[in-house]
Amino acid sequence: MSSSSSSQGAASPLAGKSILFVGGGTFGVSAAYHLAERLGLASSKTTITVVDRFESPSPIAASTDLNKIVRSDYSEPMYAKLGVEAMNEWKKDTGIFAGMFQQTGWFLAAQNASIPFIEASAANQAKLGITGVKKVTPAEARQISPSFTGPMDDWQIWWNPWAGWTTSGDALAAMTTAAKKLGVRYVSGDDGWIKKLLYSPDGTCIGAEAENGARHYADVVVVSAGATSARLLDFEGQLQAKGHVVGHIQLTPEETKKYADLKIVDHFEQGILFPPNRDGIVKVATVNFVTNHESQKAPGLSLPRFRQDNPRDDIPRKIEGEIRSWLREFVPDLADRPWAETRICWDTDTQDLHFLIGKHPKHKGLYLATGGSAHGFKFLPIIGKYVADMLESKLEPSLAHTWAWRPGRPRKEKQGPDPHPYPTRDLAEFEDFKPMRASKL
Ligand SMILES: Cc1cc2nc3c(=O)[nH]c(=O)nc-3n(C[C@H](O)[C@H](O)[C@H](O)COP(=O)(O)OP(=O)(O)OC[C@H]3O[C@@H](n4cnc5c(N)ncnc54)[C@H](O)[C@@H]3O)c2cc1C
Repeated sequence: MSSSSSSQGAASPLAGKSILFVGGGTFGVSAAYHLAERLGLASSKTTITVVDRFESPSPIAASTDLNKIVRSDYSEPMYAKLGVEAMNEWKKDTGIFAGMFQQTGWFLAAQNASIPFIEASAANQAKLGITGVKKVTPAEARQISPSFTGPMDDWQIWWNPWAGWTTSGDALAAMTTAAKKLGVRYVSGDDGWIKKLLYSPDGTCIGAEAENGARHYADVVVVSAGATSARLLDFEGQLQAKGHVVGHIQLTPEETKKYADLKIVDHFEQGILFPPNRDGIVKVATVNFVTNHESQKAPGLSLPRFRQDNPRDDIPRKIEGEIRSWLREFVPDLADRPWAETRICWDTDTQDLHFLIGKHPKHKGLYLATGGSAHGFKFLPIIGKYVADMLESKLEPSLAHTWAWRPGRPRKEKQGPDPHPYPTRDLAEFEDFKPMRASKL
């Protein structure tokens, strides 16, 4: 697996074209940056514009967060290899992401259905020559992270010292700044908040129109609007927005020192916990995702529901209770702490959890770079090279096939087990998530 990184200049089929990314999250910004670097905008007379509802890092982006896990543990060799490629970028001492990666190591845990995914992932790490990944008992986990004082009954635990986390919102903003320096235009606010794509009478996509009527015409239009992508285009059931309930706990300076030994804990059936960041904030998220079908845009379609549009929204108390009861299993002293902030963070899943990076089968000029499927962020430094390859029609055939437009293609046996096998619940089940309690935006 490889991407082309050489500068194509005038040789590229994109030379002299106008390229528009609708959405400046992981996929849009990474692609804009790598394309600009590859083509050399001034010399190739190419223009690249990113339009986004918000300035980067957008508060509605899945990418915008305190932190995200960066790892290469995957049951599928393809993502494991891409994970290694991305980690090599995150770990560099110089460049856009210097200093953002914290190699704390992470615990992978499960009690039931996710164990096969973790076992297959650990086996792939060994094949890639990554050493130190091992299964540990709760007592051994406590030696690595003495802050674990809960029982962790029935937990099956693996330890990977190679993985870590990165300051994801900062990283997205830094890559956006780097893209702008290469000549990429970034349009945000009302002019960048896209309500529809524009087509010529023959069905060719020719641009996008903002909520305020501003029009952005382009030869190449890439939908990279994350969870919102399916508002702009009929994806024929390929994308479903899924919400991850997130809470932040603010520690005191003394507690920050006390919990400094915490590692990332990713319990594939319950939740994720991050060590305190430099401001003493511990992030916790559930992995039992929610959907939002109430939009009725299309039967069965889940679209995101952002607090920016529904300022009184809260998080469902039932899910909050589940998070707290999970914390009680390993860090009980944190289980009843008030939230400093809460959020439902929206990403969009494909059925097979592969990304959707390809051209639209019917509309000429229209391309897709979306479908992060709850694991896209770690690839921020590199995924744009693959999007650029796709746009230049030179993406490696196996990747092109895997990431292509593919309505109805389910997750296949050979992909290995689903990391998060439990069914989603719809927000409509949780009457109490609106109106809001006193949680900060
Ligand atoms: C809580 C949570 C935790 C996660 N943890 C991890 C992790 O630890 N590791 C990992 O690798 N991945 C993780 N992911 C997944 C990862 O964040 C996503 O897969 C990835 O960021 C998706 O990138 P994107 O570019 O598709 O979407 P986004 O990052 O959501 O970006 C979409 C962009 O489109 C813009 N936009 C939306 N609508 C419009 C519109 N109408 N007009 C203009 N602009 C618009 C938004 O403002 C935003 O900037 C997590 C996701 C969530 C929600």
